[in-house]
Amino acid sequence: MLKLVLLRHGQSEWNLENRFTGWTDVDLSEEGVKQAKHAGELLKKEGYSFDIGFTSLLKRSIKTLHYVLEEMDLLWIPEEKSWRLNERFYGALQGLNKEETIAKYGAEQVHKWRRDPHEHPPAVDRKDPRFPGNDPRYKGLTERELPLTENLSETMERVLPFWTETIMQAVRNHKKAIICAHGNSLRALIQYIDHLTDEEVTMLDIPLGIPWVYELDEDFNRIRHYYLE
Ligand SMILES: O=C(O)[C@H](O)COP(=O)(O)O
Repeated sequence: MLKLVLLRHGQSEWNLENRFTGWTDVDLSEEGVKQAKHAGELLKKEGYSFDIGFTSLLKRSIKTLHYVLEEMDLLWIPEEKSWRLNERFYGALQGLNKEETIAKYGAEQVHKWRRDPHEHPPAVDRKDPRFPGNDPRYKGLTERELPLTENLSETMERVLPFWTETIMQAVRNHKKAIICAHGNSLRALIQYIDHLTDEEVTMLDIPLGIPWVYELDEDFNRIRHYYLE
């Protein structure tokens, strides 16, 4: 049996302010730091250990992983960061307050932007400071990979190569892995692993900072999954 721990980062400053975040690199809130440390304590208490950590290029996930590993005295293990695990790029919604956006565009439209796997949020243009093309951390990305907006199925498309080529390989080689990422990059991954329909993934919400254990067979089919709380 293969085992994998998925973890959405702890509460960020913009989760706290209820703002669309996407690729904006906001820090953890005080509560987020507590959640991350607690996740680490829990994993340690339950006897977990890791050989490798995977995370995004965004500090709320990187720091969550580090707080977890620090609690477990595992800060020394290798970690691999990839833009492919970043949060969904929320386009021109990034920075807006979610309640105010509902007041302006209506709950139905905002729900579609947030949860319909095929709906694109309004795009940014290349001159917008939110466009990631001028950020040095994304300098290796092709023009096509640099998003102006992204729906969940596009998020899945860019998460999957990292899953199949990197994470699955590590797990197959019996590396105990933790993936610390984001609400929507993890939803995309779960839709793929669990063969969820679009309707099912619409209902899936992943809580902040709570380790989610996946037990898989050798062909990466889910045997069972559960949260550690
Ligand atoms: O990017 C964001 O705003 C959040 O991390 C995820 O938001 P959502 O639950 O609205 O998709």
